[in-house]
Amino acid sequence: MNRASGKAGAKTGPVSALGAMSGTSLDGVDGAVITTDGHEIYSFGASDYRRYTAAERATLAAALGKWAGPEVEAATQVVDAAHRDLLARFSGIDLVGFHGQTLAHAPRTRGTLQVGDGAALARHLGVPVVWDFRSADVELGGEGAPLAPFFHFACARYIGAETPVAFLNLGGVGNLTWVDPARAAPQEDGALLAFDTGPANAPLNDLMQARLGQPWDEGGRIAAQGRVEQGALELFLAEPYFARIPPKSLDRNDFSEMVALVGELSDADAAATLTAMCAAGVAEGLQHCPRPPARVLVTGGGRHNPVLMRMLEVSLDCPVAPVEDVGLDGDMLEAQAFAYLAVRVARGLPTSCPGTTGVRAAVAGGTISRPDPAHSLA
Ligand SMILES: Nc1ncnc2c1ncn2[C@@H]1O[C@H](COP(=O)(O)OP(=O)(O)OP(=O)(O)O)[C@@H](O)[C@H]1O
Ligand SMILES: CC(=O)N[C@H]1[C@@H]2OC[C@@H](O2)[C@@H](O)[C@@H]1O[C@H](C)C(=O)O
Repeated sequence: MNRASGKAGAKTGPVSALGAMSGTSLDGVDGAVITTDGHEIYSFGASDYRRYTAAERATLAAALGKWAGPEVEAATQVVDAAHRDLLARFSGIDLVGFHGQTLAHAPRTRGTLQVGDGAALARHLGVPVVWDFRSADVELGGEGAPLAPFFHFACARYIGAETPVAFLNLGGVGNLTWVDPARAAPQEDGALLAFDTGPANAPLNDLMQARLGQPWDEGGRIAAQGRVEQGALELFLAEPYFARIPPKSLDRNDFSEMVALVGELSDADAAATLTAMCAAGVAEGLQHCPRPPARVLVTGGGRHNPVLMRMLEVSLDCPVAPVEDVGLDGDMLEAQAFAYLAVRVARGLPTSCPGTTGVRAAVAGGTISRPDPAHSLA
């Protein structure tokens, strides 16, 4: 692997960065452009999406939880090909932030694995690529996740928030960032608290796939017809994860046994119960925040599920709204986050801190690969 590592660039002005994220839902790759100097968001640019085919999704799913071997190699090829395909559609880009696909995440024991070859992508695109965002954080004792919080801090400033707000991402896994926008910088003590809230859509998607052969509960239509099984919900909430003080993070399949817990229920009751588990995990998580946020701004695919949104409204003590209410794009926020983080890495700015991942000290994660040694950084 040819990793030409770069030093922090001397440049300070805004650049055009393209971020790419392949999330735990395994549905596809999001790509989005932002203009930023690594501190402020100047503007949001083009975005696009490359769906995984059913065969590609199966290859990725077969590699989940694995750290090496033929399944991981096959998954890497799928991820690389999808990114080459998607990212070649963009032009005028100074820098790429390439998250890759998480296959396994056990930060306290084995580390964290995001596959995809950033060095090859840099050569292919002719643009510097920042990748392997999570390893440095884990090496310094952090969870390696979530990493979007530093971007959420910039978003809170961008939307003009003056009091604490929370960003809630509902993908395969849920993660929440509590932001105090009055602090001078994201790494300042008390500016951020972040953690994974619990499973979001992953168990529900697995249930839908296994029982009905569909990838998710479109519009929450199945769950809307069901009743929440309180016993299963209580067993779920008894999981020690919820009492653990954040920061804390999860692997996609850490709560996959929840599908078995609702195994005896009808499709509708099982879907309603798994949806309620997602909302209940968020409600538990909010108890850990320093003070209630003015509102919870929801991003990620879960905000398209009205049953889940309604359950959140009922179980949280503060207003809940999709990020579109403040002019952000909830389908692209994670891709934008890795564009933003790439610029921070290129400029030697931290991307995580004790409040976001539990890392011992603020750290700039990420490897920088240039298309050729002479290529200058953004
Ligand atoms: N119209 C919809 N109705 C119900 N659920 C939906 C809808 N659209 C998306 N979802 C849910 O959102 C999921 C995709 O969310 P998203 O793209 O945010 O996940 P991800 O980025 O892959 O995951 P993560 O943030 O955990 O890495 C789908 O798998 C599905 O469960
Ligand atoms: C290890 C890993 O890939 N974690 C993802 C996953 O998906 C959601 C949640 O779990 C979050 O911790 C993280 O992604 C987002 C983008 C993050 O790092 O902020």
